[in-house]
Amino acid sequence: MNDPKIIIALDYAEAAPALALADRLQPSQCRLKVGKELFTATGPALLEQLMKRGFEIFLDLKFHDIPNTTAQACKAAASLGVWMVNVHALGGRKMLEAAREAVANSAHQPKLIAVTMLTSMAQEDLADIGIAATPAEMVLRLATLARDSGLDGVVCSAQEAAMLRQRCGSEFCLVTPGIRPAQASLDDQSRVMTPQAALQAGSSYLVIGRPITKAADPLQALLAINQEIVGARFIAP
Ligand SMILES: O=c1ccn([C@@H]2O[C@H](COP(=O)(O)O)[C@@H](O)[C@H]2O)c(=O)[nH]1
Repeated sequence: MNDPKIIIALDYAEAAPALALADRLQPSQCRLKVGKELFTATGPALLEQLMKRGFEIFLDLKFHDIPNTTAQACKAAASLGVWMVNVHALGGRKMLEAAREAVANSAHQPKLIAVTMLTSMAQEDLADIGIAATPAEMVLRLATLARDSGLDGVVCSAQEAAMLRQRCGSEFCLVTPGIRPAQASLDDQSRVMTPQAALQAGSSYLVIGRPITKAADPLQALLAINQEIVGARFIAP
């Protein structure tokens, strides 16, 4: 089965532009990510419309709450029929295990992954919140916790992918936002990598938003990135 590597972040304020873009795309070219902005504006109805077009959906709501609340939210998300859902690893072991159990007990079982450290954050942002670890140490600690709690993988930056591929194994799913083609604007991202380098570092899936959605021709931008990554494979360091 075709396993497209790019997940386009549909960060729009309403359904119309998201559906207009989806109508120009094929499910064989990419998966789609619906996050807080679009889901809050449109709700599950939009997910249905995207899935009806054949797309697999990453519902990126990054749940982070007490274990019972997070588990119930994951159960509700799983019932929507999406491909992937996520929580914040900072919620801790009990929360991660509760989320894992909720998804495992659902009729439809999406992949469940945990956000480690947001790709917009750098070393100084950790210092601001009283964390002395480096980004790599922080990400490794949270990814190990997520793996030990039975999750399918993590959200991390591609800069940590090679380390996590070695430490967490070949089956652990590494979903990496902060992807920027060479010369593209970084916007608010800090820990970035190019599409090809990210796959070579061990990323499983590349989350890409503005470099595609804000391009003059989003379809051409997607096709160019898909062309760039043809044949790109993990190269062990
Ligand atoms: O650590 C994270 C977790 C999630 N994201 C999300 O990915 C996209 C990235 O969009 P770009 O426009 O390519 O920057 C966005 O929806 C974020 O919410 C992330 O960037 N980093």
